[in-house]
Amino acid sequence: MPDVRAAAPCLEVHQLTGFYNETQALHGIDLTVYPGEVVCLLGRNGAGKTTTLRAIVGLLSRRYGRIVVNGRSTEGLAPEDIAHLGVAYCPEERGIFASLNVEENLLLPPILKPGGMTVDEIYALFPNLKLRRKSPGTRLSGGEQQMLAIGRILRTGAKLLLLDECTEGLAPVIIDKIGEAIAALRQRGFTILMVEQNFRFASGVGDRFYVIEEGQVIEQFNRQAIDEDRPRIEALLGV
Ligand SMILES: Nc1ncnc2c1ncn2[C@@H]1O[C@H](COP(=O)(O)OP(=O)(O)OP(=O)(O)O)[C@@H](O)[C@H]1O
Repeated sequence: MPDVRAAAPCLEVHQLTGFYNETQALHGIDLTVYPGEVVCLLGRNGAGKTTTLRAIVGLLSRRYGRIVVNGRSTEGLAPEDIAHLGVAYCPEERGIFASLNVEENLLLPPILKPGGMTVDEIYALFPNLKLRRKSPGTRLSGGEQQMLAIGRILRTGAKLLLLDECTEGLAPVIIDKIGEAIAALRQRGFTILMVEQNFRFASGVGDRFYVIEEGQVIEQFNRQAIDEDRPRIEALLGV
């Protein structure tokens, strides 16, 4: 594996705190992501993983601390301005428009930077989507919806992808396909920061891992550590 850390980070998060009204959900998150990595946020329900992704893309209005995307601070920026820095978010709820077909959903997000994938390249990555390209969003299986939700952000030109629980509720055979797509995207030079509850899946696709608990990073390790220390890590995650 090339030493990705020789490059400048594409995402730096320093002492990120975040609130929903008066409730504090994030208590000082620190993390760094380098170009070309797949980094996973692990941790129990309610730990603050989704909130961290939402803060990075500007969807959490009460956020404090420092977030730097591709060398630019996101302080005070609106979500659309942060998107222009080259980051895209695929939410857990997927957000597929039921009244639009697959191709219309794919074409919906605006192209924000050059270098995004073409629709044909997205179909090559997810052949199921090509077969279903005229099907309305309502007719898609959960797996097809997830592929569409990921495929849709690949056109935008963003190279840093934030994926939230992209295997949730999917059959093992579909999870394998998502894993293959993530490996292919990494190969193409995308960087991925993903929230994942399925540790078995995460440990197969991730390069580095952060464990979040009560809005803080309590542990970080790389894939090699999983091979060497799996019992301790599984105990830590309660899996
Ligand atoms: N819209 C909201 N309003 C108020 N509190 C929220 C909201 N969304 C999340 N929270 C709270 O913020 C904390 C962090 O939630 P978050 O969704 O980030 O956790 P998570 O680690 O992603 O867990 P999960 O896997 O359950 O999504 C939790 O205590 C949660 O109850």
